Amino acid sequence: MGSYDPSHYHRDALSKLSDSSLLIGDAFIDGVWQKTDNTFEVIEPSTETVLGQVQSCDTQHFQNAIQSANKAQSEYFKSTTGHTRGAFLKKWASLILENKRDIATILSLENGKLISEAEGEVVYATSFISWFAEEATRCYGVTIPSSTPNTQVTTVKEPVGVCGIITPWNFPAAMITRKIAPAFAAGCAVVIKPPRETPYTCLALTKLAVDAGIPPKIIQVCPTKNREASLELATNPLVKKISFTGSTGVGKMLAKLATDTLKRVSLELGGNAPFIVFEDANLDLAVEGAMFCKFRCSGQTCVCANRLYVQRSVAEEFTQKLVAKVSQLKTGPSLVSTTTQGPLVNKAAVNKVQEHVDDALAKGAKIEAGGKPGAPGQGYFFQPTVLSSVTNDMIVAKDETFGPLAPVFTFDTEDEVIQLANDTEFGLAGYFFSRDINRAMRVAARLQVGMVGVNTGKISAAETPFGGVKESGYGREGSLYGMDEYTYTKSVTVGNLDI
Ligand SMILES: NC(=O)c1ccc[n+]([C@@H]2O[C@H](COP(=O)([O-])OP(=O)(O)OC[C@H]3O[C@@H](n4cnc5c(N)ncnc54)[C@H](O)[C@@H]3O)[C@@H](O)[C@H]2O)c1
Ligand SMILES: O=CCCC(=O)O
Repeated sequence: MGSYDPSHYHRDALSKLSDSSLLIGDAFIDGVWQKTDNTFEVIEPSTETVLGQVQSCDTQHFQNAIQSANKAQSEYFKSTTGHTRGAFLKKWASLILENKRDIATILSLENGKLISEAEGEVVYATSFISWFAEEATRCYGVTIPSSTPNTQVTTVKEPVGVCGIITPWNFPAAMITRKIAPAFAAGCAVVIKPPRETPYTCLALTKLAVDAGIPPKIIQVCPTKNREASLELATNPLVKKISFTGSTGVGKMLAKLATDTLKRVSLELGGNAPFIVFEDANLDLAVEGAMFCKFRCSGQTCVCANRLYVQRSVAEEFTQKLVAKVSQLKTGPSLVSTTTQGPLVNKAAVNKVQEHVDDALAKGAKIEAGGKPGAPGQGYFFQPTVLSSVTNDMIVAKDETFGPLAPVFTFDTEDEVIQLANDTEFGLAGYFFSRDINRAMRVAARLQVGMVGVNTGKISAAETPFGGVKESGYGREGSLYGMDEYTYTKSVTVGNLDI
């Protein structure tokens, strides 16, 4: 893990950008790239070295951005049609794809995900823009048969207004486009607080949005190291909606703050996904699913399998097959083409995996693969790890690890595993593998989650509603429902029509 000179590595990577103007560290407020009085460092997880300095906004910057967005929003909605807004989005999508390699390089450097995965994320992020470009033209109202004679009732969808957007570092592009594409399509303006760890991707996407013709004051970006300042998005009365993706604790805090001005709120929060392998499953398919949904982004996705439950009769065979695949993963810097598992985002993330492994070992678990962090100072690495003999008293049964740790639990009956799977305050995603159609329908119905994967670990797509139940939040992103989060329905009753 990590035998390279970080300064060369950065220089080489950044010199490979075809368009270096995409690497921007300024705030974007009132249609202007701006310096502030403060900066913060962005650290590259593969090397633990400073990638660059980004401007840090204070409360006044957030207020300026919100006021500017508020002034621009109603004009934007009045002067454009759904078709025009869709055309802006299509142009933006095509510019992002033209610059795919550059955006992916920036994303990979600041987040640590493999360059191949980063390219995949850029395509995934763009799919939301293309999807909502089409949805912009189909933001239908309805006609309602009235109970009063000579009366017509219709509905129209109107934009909610200025939206505050706060997103996490694990998908620096897709978590932002999944929110702002439907907002733009609906006719809203946005003020974005990008993640402190990965602001560069958001700033590059913003430049391309403006290049695509999206009115500059409709997108405002306030990077910051000052969390207090970003809370302006949850309290300022001009902000009508807050959309947050991140941890459950921060989501609850934002929802409480937003209550005072009765903002609309969408929350995409933490997960603790069960991944169940029944004895009638195709085990190779199950291993493939586990590899994808456990080790993608080094285990740092909200829909990652967190607890692997395998029926006792196939547990040993499944574990051996999984270990064989995990042992082939090659940990290393994210831009090196032979790497198949990148670093975690920071030291705290490595420590959390270590804590979960230590706790499990102390309570009787066995290491089947990995189990160790990388050398200090040489990148935030942790070996992809498989644990067996895992039991419910261990931290891994309750907490989201958010790292490359696959704990294998065993179970005997369907009822038992459903009870275990649902025994968590979270309810984002759940997966299971079985060849029995009756079981598939039954288990999908009984899992208390917002998204179910049956015989697949891949459940995310622009057309599929994304969101959780229980303390994983509320609201749905992507799909035919995604624009509902950024519109309200106005009814228009026309009476005394004399028809
Ligand atoms: N459900 C989903 O769609 C989804 C997607 C990605 C990540 N997540 C969840 O996000 C978590 C990991 O991301 P994270 O560590 O970036 O989460 P986080 O909650 O720490 O941070 C998310 C965002 O909130 C900001 N933030 C953090 N603390 C804040 C505070 N006190 N005041 C104001 N802003 C604050 C961060 O800077 C970041 O922009 C995991 O729990 C993961 O499951 C959920
Ligand atoms: O981390 C959460 C989002 C990942 C996804 O959209 O699949």
